[in-house]
Amino acid sequence: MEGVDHLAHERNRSQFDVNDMKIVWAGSREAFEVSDRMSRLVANDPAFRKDNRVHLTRKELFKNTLRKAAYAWKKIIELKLSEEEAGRLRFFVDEPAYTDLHWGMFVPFLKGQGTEEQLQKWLPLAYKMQIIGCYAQTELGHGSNVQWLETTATFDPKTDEFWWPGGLGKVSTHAVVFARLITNGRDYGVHGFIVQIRSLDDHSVLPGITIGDIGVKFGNGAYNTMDNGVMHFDHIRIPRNQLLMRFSQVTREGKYVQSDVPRQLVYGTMVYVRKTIVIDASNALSRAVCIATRYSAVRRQFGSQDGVETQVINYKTQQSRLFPLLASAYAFRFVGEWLQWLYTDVTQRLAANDFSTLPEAHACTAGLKSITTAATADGIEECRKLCGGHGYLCSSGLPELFAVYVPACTYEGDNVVLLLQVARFLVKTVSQLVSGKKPVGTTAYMGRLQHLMESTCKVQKAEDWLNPSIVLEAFEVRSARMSVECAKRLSQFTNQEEGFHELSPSLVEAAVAHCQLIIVAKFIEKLQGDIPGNGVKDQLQKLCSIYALFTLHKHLGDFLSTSTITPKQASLADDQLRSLYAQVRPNAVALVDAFNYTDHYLGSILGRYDGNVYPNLYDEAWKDPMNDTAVPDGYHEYIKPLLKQQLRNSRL
Ligand SMILES: CCCCC/C=C/C(=O)SCCNC(=O)CCNC(=O)[C@H](O)C(C)(C)COP(=O)(O)OP(=O)(O)OC[C@H]1O[C@@H](n2cnc3c(N)ncnc32)[C@H](O)[C@@H]1OP(=O)(O)O
Ligand SMILES: Cc1cc2nc3c(=O)[nH]c(=O)nc-3n(C[C@H](O)[C@H](O)[C@H](O)COP(=O)(O)OP(=O)(O)OC[C@H]3O[C@@H](n4cnc5c(N)ncnc54)[C@H](O)[C@@H]3O)c2cc1C
Repeated sequence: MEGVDHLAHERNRSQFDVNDMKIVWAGSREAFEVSDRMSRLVANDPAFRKDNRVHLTRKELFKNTLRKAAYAWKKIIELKLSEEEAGRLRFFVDEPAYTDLHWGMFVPFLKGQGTEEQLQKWLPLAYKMQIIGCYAQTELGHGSNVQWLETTATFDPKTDEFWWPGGLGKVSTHAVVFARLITNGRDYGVHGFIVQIRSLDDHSVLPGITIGDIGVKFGNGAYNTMDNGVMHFDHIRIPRNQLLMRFSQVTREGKYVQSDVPRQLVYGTMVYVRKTIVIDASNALSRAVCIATRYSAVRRQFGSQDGVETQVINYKTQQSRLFPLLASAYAFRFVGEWLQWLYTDVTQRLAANDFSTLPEAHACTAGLKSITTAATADGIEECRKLCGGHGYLCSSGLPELFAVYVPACTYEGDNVVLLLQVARFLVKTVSQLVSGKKPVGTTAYMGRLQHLMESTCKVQKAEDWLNPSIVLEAFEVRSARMSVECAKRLSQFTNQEEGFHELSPSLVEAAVAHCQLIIVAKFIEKLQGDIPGNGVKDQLQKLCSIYALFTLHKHLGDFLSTSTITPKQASLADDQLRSLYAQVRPNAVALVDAFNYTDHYLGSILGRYDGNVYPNLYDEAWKDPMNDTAVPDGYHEYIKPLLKQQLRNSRL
């Protein structure tokens, strides 16, 4: 029945103030207020309708996205929205579009790499969307290996094919282009250039440039709203001052001048985007978990007591699959908040030419991007399975959420390639201990290596696993011992690069262990701070323990093979985990209500706030164009003759 809250009984059971938790999830009361207002603005405007996407052809889909993006821009201007409000509005429109790359990569690259003079020229055009930009780095033959990009930009003292860039295919008028800078016959490696690729008069592609869309991508709707493009340059010419020259210059005479900064600063935008992808992981995972949790509370199957079947959310297997994902969503939220702080700090330091935390920022953004996107992609798929058959319907919102999310494991750096970067960072940290260099930041625990190598886990009863210090030390010991073991095995190779490649699978596992430690540590740190709200901190402590103990359970091989814990202590961790699931159970629906997602944003019949699933599933089915007629197209050509023939055969 419409208007009835079929989940009221669940909401009445919760043991904390959900409105207070909404503030914690949003990060502040102000952030909550902006998000709440923007999500409702989008949800209540039919122009942002998205329930028809799966029925559109690729061209209709793309044009619909252009329409929405233009309408959103008009609303932003009309309502004089702030940068924060505009960002949240675009987030709740929930459609990959060229604007993601314009605002998410093109503008940040200009801001990070341009000189003051270049910013004064290009930023006003970009902010007013008088030009639309994309980020053209990946080529057909090279994406991960940036140093081997083949596009060249040769300085002509007298007077340069890209693949994938989002927004490039049909929309962008300009591109940040990565090319090898060659001047005076010498190759100075990859640099960033701004290149106009289309006319601002009639949008025609400029001479010497070939541009197109790379074709249909994974899944219906999903990322096909985005015009990922292909572009070929054939000896085009751009002015020297379109080399972005904040960190290196080419003089009028063609002389290359590199300021005294690490060459990796040209990768700064990738670090920035990887940081944002971690918060995006918590957004995407929380959305899937919200759908699966509400539906698990609605769905009843087997186990009937006095004629009423059991809610599937009460099955221990359902809880052991769902609640770790709920805990992960919160865990990724808080590590994402910390990563934002780290990024801001490193940016401030760079402004003062302090490059000391650049390696830490690279390792943390690379590693956390890698493990949060992998866990989120797997988690969205698990949420689909948690919803049984109905999870496979597009009206569940889960197939499209999965299809639009999974490329996050690849874009902005393939996850394995990025974990190898973390591994290099860890091996370097361990090797520097010998020379007395004190590890700082997220590797500070390595400074207590002697203790960590000799330490024994203090757990004697299940409740001991609720002690944050015991949990933290277990994760530190596991990570330190895995890194040290890798460093030891590596030292047996005369050729370190060969050893690194040979041992890379184990090095990747050590990198994962280090990054999971960071997530656990930042969740614990969050809870040591002031957490306002009735019952809120208690719930978050439970979720922190669930994240940690589920991660320990999932990587038990590491913890046992490094003798970090004993099998008995592993068994006690499982006992504690089950107890935590039982404690979270009455709060599960309220914990996902705290994400404050509108039904419009969730785009899911199964995840409706009112839990009124079945009537709406049924109604949704009839909306499918397949049901426009009772007799399907093709009956007269292919079914009727078949039936007639069979009938004749049966009378012979
Ligand atoms: C809103 C979301 C939209 C998403 C749309 C998608 C957009 C895209 O996908 S854009 C294209 C993204 N492409 C990538 O992410 C490429 C991934 N590859 C790389 O980042 C690099 O090629 C690399 C890091 C894998 C290797 O870089 P390379 O220059 O070859 O460096 P080395 O491995 O030799 O390391 C040298 C040295 O530099 C340090 N370092 C590497 N990257 C960074 C960085 N970003 N910041 C700071 N430092 C960096 C590295 O740690 C080494 O340090 P030392 O060991 O101390 O020498
Ligand atoms: C949806 C989407 C949007 C994108 N948008 C953009 C964009 O806007 N701009 C842009 O420039 N690019 C964009 N990209 C491209 C993206 O950045 C690259 O695809 C990504 O960086 C991975 O690089 P690759 O494709 O070369 O993968 P590869 O590196 O070729 O990966 C293939 C396999 O090789 C493995 N591998 C590679 N190197 C190593 C190594 N050294 N050791 C061990 N294993 C290795 C990888 O782990 C992977 O399993 C986008 C991609 C997608 C899917």
